Parts: sequence; structure tokens; C-alpha cells
Amino acid sequence: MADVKRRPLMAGNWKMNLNHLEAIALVQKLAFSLTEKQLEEVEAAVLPPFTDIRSVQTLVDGDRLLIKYGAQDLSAHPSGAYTGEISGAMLAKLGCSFVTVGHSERRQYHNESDALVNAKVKAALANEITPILCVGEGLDIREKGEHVEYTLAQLDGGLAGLTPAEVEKVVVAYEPVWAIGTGKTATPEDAQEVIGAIRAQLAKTQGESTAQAVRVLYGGSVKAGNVAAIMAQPDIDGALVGGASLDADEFTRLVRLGL
Ligand SMILES: O=C(CO)COP(=O)(O)O
Repeated sequence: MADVKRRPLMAGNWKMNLNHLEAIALVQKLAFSLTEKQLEEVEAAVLPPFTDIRSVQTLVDGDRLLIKYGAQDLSAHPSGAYTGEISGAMLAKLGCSFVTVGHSERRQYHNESDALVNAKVKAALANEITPILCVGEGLDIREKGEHVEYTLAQLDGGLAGLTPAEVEKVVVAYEPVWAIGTGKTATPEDAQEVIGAIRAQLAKTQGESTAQAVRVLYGGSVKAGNVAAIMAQPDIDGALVGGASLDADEFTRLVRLGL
């Protein structure tokens, strides 16, 4: 099944950076720099803070841009008394294509468990938004050599109760915590080791054709300078980019190198 073609995805997780005016400026620059052909070949998405999304929607719709956008989190609940939370339906109404779920910063600072992450994956799918399920180990786990089993347990937890047809709609992002924002990229071989294991686990739990259809991204200190070697690995279908996605020129180069 080596010849299965998965469309590369470059997603920029802005984290808590850039206000709505800065968001408009950045998306305009990206749209100006990337050709229609490039955006057909490589799917490019920005994931701004919630407060920017309406402005990005207006720009993307108004100028019919091919750039996709989404959010960094959503509530597990459909509506109700959950002060401060944002529902999947609200994001769908804003035209969001993607939402990251279970990012390590949310697992760490907001104590998100695999069960909550699983509920959020289901909430995204219920609203026809593609969840980008983030998994990955911390340095202590890596040093113990338990990174593969740890990451696969997060994968199984995040996908619990989904049918293979639903799993096909999910994007998985492997982000080793020790490589996030540290400048320490996993080597392409390190990334492939775990991402290959993710695909093998998907084959075991969901069947081979689902495993071949799911896009799996790498994240952690990805830059234009190291993305090509990462993308050259057989099971890596794109990148979830933090810091480097805040610079239009750098993210443009990354998208162009995403083939
Ligand atoms: O967490 C990340 C993307 O979600 C990675 O962040 P950096 O690219 O800044 O290391």
C-alpha cells in the first residue's frame, strides 16, 4: 500500500499570539505569496486564537482564499453553562475546517485527560470539523525509552469509540513535548519511528485502508530549514508548526516545501 497518496497538510498553531488585526495582515501576506496551485497541492491552515477567527473568516470568504483556518481547542459540550468555553457548533458557524485537540499545552496546563480529549474529538466530528489529535511524550518518558507505547496509549484513548470511517476524518499530530518551542527537533528518524508506529497501530485497530488514509503530522520546532527532511519520511504527511507559523515568509516557505 506504499502508493497511497495523502494530501500534505501544513498547519500553523499560533498559540496565544497575534490579535485580530495582526491575523488579517498575516493571512493576507500568506495569500499573496502562495499560488493557487501550491494551495491545491498542499493544504495550508492557520489556527489563530478564538478572537481572531471571525476576522480571518471575513477575509477568507471575501477574497475567496484557498487558505483554511481553524481553532486551537473546543468544548466537549454542545452548549450550556460552561463559562468561557467555545462549542464546536460555534466554530462550524465560523467556517473552521480544523481544531487541535489535546495539545500538550492543554494536557499540561489544563489537565486534559485522554477521556476529555476523546470527547472533544467527538464534538469536533459531530460538527464536521477535522480534529487534529495531538499526542506525544515528555522528556522523562523518552529517556526511559517508553515513547512509542506512551504515544500509542494517547492515540487509542483519543480515538476510543470511533468507527474506522470516523477515524479516517481525524488528523493525528505527533508532537514530542521536549521538541516544542525548544529548538530541539526530533530527528526525521525519531519522528518516523513514532509516526510509523502510529500508522501500524491504526492498521491494527481500524484496518489497513483506514490506516493508509489518516494523515499524521509531526510537530516540534519545525522550520523551513528542517521540514524537507521530515517530509521525506514515508509516514509523515505534514507539520503542525508553532513559532515558525507566526512569520509569513517562513510559513510560506514551509508550505512550499510541504510536497
Ligand atoms: O506545539 C507546536 C505546534 O502545535 C510546536 O511548536 P513550535 O513549532 O514552536 O516548537
